[in-house]
Amino acid sequence: MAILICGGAGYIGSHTNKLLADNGYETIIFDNLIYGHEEAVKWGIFRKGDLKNSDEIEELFQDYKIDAVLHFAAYAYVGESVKEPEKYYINNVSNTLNLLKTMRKHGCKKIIFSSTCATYGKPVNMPITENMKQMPINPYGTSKYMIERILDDYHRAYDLEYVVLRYFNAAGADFGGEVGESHDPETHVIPLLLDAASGKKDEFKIFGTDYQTPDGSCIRDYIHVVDLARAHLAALKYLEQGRKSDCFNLGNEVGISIFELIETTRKVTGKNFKVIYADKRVGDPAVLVASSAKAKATFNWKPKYSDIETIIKSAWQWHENKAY
Ligand SMILES: NC(=O)c1ccc[n+]([C@@H]2O[C@H](COP(=O)([O-])OP(=O)(O)OC[C@H]3O[C@@H](n4cnc5c(N)ncnc54)[C@H](O)[C@@H]3O)[C@@H](O)[C@H]2O)c1
Ligand SMILES: O=c1ccn([C@@H]2O[C@H](COP(=O)(O)OP(=O)(O)O[C@H]3O[C@H](CO)[C@@H](O)[C@H](O)[C@H]3O)[C@@H](O)[C@H]2O)c(=O)[nH]1
Repeated sequence: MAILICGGAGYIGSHTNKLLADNGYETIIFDNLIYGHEEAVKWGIFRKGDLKNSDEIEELFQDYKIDAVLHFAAYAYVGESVKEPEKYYINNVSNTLNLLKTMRKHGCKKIIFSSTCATYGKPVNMPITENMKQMPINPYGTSKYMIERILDDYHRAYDLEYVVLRYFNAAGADFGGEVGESHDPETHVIPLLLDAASGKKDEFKIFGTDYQTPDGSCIRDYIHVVDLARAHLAALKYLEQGRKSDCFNLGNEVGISIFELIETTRKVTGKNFKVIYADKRVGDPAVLVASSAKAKATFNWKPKYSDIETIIKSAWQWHENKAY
């Protein structure tokens, strides 16, 4: 029995692949490498392919007995999704349907889906709990919300069992330095801060300094990628035990502002760098902080690497020695 990891050559998928392999799972990584890296597939079997091609998914299910699917493959740039919604609905929704259709055909009934706090939109109350209304404010968030709905319909009609994991901001890197974050283009705040600290970039731009927050910058909940991987392992065991299909937030339950990130980055790296006050980025809510109480109670999981200094330190180690 094997676990299929769609998008397993990407950032969060590669860390999860490592943990699953360490725990004795046979993994098959399916990725078109549009944003992933073949060098990141250090465990399991790699099959290059695209979810847009149903025949490639079909071959995969014919070649291997797949017990469960971890589905990370998607486009995930919020700003781009506003400009090119079609691209997002095709890849994130339509191509996911190709996967679900083939799973159904082959009787594969377990899936863990990478969703996001972006499905909540701009919630008024913090921390965000799973029962709050989901009102995404950009096509990326909507595409993920649509798959959440589709999974629930498949569950009711076809007995598909799912765990939806709504991540907050993934950050950090493998402590062994084997995998890490490497996106092109890079839009995520911590790698961009590290680019400024290392001199790869001349400056770091803060998107918005007049938010309704104590220091005026955006507040986010940064969760270590290894803690996300640990939650996937727990969710897989949960599905293997035949437990109820459900949705879970994954965050640290702590809000960190951009100014706090800048200060911690300077401390961890020992480097000073230029900071520019730039305009707000369209579609950025002021504050997003998780309640992960449900995941903690259900999975017997809690973040191990919650300290922001530890998170940035691991990202910095990767940044300075990265292999891809
Ligand atoms: N990074 C975050 O902070 C964050 C937060 C919330 C949710 N998510 C979600 O988690 C998932 C993983 O995020 P990530 O940061 O690791 O992204 P990533 O881009 O590093 O990984 C996604 C992988 O999917 C692959 N892929 C995309 N479309 C594909 C297709 N049609 N066929 C085959 N492979 C395809 C890419 O090549 C890439 O390797 C995404 O679904 C994202 O929406 C990420
Ligand atoms: O150069 C930069 C880049 C970002 N930010 C700010 O940093 C915060 C985090 O931004 P970023 O790292 O781009 O993450 P998000 O836009 O929050 O998106 C990530 O986190 C979401 C969950 O919050 C996921 O859904 C997305 O897939 C993932 O890319 C935001 O307030 C940005 O305004 C800056 O100030 N300057």
